[in-house]
Amino acid sequence: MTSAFSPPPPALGLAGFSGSGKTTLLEAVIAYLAAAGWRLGVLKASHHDVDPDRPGKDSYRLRHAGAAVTQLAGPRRWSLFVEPPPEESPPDLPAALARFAGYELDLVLVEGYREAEFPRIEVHRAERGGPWLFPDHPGIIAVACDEAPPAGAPPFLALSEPAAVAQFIIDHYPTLEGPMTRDDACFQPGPDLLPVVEARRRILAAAGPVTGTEMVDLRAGLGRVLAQTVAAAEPVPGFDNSAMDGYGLRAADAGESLRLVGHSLAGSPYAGNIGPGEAVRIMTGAPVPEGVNTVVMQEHVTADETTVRIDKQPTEGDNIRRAGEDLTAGETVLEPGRRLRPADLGLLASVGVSQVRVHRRPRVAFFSTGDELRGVGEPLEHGTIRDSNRYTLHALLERAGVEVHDLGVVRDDLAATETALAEAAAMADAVITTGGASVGTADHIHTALANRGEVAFWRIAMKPGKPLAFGHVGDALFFGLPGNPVSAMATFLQFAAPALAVQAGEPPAEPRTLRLPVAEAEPFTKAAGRTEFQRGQLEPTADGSLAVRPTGPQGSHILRSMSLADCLVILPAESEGASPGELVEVQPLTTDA
Ligand SMILES: Nc1nc2c(c(=O)[nH]1)N[C@H]1C(S)=C(S)[C@@H](COP(=O)(O)OP(=O)(O)OC[C@H]3O[C@@H](n4cnc5c(N)ncnc54)[C@H](O)[C@@H]3O)O[C@H]1N2
Ligand code: MOO
Repeated sequence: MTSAFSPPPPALGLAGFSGSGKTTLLEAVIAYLAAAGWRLGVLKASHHDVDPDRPGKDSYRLRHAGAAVTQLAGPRRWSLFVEPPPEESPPDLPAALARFAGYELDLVLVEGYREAEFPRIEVHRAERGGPWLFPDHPGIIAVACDEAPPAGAPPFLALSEPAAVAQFIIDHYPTLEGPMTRDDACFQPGPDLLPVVEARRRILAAAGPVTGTEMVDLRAGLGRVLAQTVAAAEPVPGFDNSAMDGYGLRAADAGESLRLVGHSLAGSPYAGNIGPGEAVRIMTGAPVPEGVNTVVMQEHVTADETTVRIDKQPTEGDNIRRAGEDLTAGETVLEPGRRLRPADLGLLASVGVSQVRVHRRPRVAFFSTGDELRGVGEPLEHGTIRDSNRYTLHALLERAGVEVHDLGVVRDDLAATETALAEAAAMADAVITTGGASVGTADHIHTALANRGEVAFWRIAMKPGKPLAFGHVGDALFFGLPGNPVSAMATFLQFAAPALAVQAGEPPAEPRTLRLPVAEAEPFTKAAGRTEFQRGQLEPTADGSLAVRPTGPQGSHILRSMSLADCLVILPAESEGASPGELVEVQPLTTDA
């Protein structure tokens, strides 16, 4: 896959004084470019004696014992620590870039190397001050700043709009291709069918976080997106403590009969020092007294009121949970952009944080369109149907953690549609409709959108969910989802949900997928053409792993098979189905913790 002989990728730098927000900008830009499918490298120059490894880790010990090159090889990630001879001078930019050769990167983003001549974006923050760099640095191709740059500056980008900076980079390297072209290389969808990844790239590039944050109590934090960095004020655990109910002693004394000198309980520590030949009764979570270097669980001990005999030789450090083993004081616990989960709330509590600053929830207004729609309690005349989308969308939005505004059903009427759109856009950060996204629909949906916003009608190379309208109505993002119930859900999950996550403050991301085999005797059938999102069900296999099978008929009007599904199975455009045992891409539908 990689070849050391391929040339190093192009480099683009960020130049600016410390405190100008380079890293924050870079972080967001990387997320946008990665979501657009770019494979990126990052080069960060440091004048410090960098060591990302931590004392106590095996790799750290082995390197410090004298290894010149240490590879840490994990299943998902690997790293190489190289200790050049002390006399070797630090690499210049070309030498540092050469190390990226062979990783098939599209671009390396560089922080540092101020003296080198290469294309850079200047980052300037008014509050930070300092001179503008572009007059003296010919390589600067744009300035990202929060004040108007002086005359003669290269193109101006808003510092607060990383999506625009990412788009500038994309436009600046027209010959680089994202994965859209790579993944779908064998499938040319035609001039008017947009691949799913490209549609999502455009949507994510248009979405940005909503403004406004609030402090919430921990209990109200579930599903909210953190707007601050939380660092541990204190180490966790705060003291060395026992992992077992048993006896604390010195490991070297284990052969003798030991004198029991006291108790250390959780919440009621033993105050004294344990000397040679002594032992202390200790419970799980209790502080380890001075002098104790091992804890033996009580099952391996013969004891009475006064003496203790150890049945099996212990090792120093056994059953002792060290102070700071979970978190050291000052360590970052959670970063901005994190959607809080149950374990996060416990983690925050463990470091004594009772309130956190989170992003305001995005407000999302939605309505269904169509004269044929009736509410669940209404009588059905011939030709009318129940408005099921109203319920699936409401639930999807609740799951997405947004503030939901249900505007009901809007009849096929131009004035009503325009009024509903204007009302929705005035109250919301995003507006979602279902129905009227396709070609044969009543014209006034198109007319209303054209009158009230900037909306493009796309045809996506996916099934279900071919027609999709996307754009802006006022300041709100607009998603016009197809009316068919499963198509509405599928397009919500592929396009609206990732954009709402960005509005909520999360970094842009592709939906998570995994690869699983197709279950015995349960093939997926499909014709070559569009990428299909088929409804699947996970099932345990004989060997204890998981396989996936279809849930039944796949028509875009058949909600029952969606209700049975716990995942979507993504079959690529060119695929003609998948046989039992074949690995397929699976997008899980629910997460519990
Ligand atoms: N000539 C063509 N016809 C259609 C095409 C096409 O490319 N050329 N695309 C088909 C595809 S694919 C889809 S998906 C649908 C999308 O249609 P619209 O988004 O315009 O939606 P409607 O026509 O209003 O409704 C479609 C279908 O869904 C039912 N529906 C609508 N709203 C709801 C709701 N709230 N709850 C439950 N069901 C709803 C509606 O009754 C229709 O049966 O277009 C195809 N046609
Ligand atoms: O793509 Mo439509 O969404 O097949 O039903």
